[in-house]
Amino acid sequence: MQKVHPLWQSPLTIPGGTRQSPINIQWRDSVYDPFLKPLKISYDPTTCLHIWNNGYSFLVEFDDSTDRSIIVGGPLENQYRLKQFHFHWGAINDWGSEHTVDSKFYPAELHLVHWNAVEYPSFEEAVMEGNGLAVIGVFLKLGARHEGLQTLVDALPAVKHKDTVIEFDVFDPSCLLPSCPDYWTYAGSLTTPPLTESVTWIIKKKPIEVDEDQLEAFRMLLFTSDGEEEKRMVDNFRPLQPLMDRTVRSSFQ
Ligand SMILES: Cc1cc(C)[n+](CCc2c[nH]cn2)c(C)c1
Ligand SMILES: [Zn+2]
Repeated sequence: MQKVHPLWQSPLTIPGGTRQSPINIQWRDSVYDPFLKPLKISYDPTTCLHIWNNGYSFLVEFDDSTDRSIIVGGPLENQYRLKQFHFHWGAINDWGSEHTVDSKFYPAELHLVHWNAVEYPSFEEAVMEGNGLAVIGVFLKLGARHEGLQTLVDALPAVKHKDTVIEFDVFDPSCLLPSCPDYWTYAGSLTTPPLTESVTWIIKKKPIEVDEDQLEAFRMLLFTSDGEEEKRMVDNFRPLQPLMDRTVRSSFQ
């Protein structure tokens, strides 16, 4: 019986990979960089399109045909367009995040995926380039109910099975960001195939709070399609990868 979801059976380390993700962020080893700018985020809620269960997470996808939802500043040379956001989570609250801080796991982690539309003609091409993607990572911790997340949670039963989609036409993902501007940043990769080393990671220092029912709603999703033997969508995070010759910079002292 295949316990591990096929996606994580793929090579957990790619041969020759020198900047793989996720990593453990050792707070005391991160280096304050005074030249890091504040990250500027401007999302247009009407660019939201739909929610899709793609069999490894649920993605909220955006219309990225214009520069209406972008991030700029921080460690980034250009502005990057929002393509989608999704989450990684565990079967129980003791683990679930992809990155760790001082070896601590959070119960879940949000990824907001953006691509460099200034230098590349498409998302698919940006995925293959060293400065092609910028992903904002936000940790989720157990606490108060998150009202902004609830509108998303209410739609999840409609995408219970792999390859189901539901229209979701107004949502402002900036409601999922902590108010604290502090972040870490490092050069890394996608954490699922194609595992390309094309991501500038921007990991927010402060988590957002969600409640148990909201985490349980994530865990009710399925990796499997309708009619297949049900496999709960949980533990969809990649194991930690070696830091190798990288420094994690912080925007704060
Ligand atoms: C072409 C492409 C494929 C995939 C699975 N992803 C998501 C990989 C991922 C999820 N969380 C971190 N990396 C991206 C961003 C691009
Ligand atoms: Zn992710």
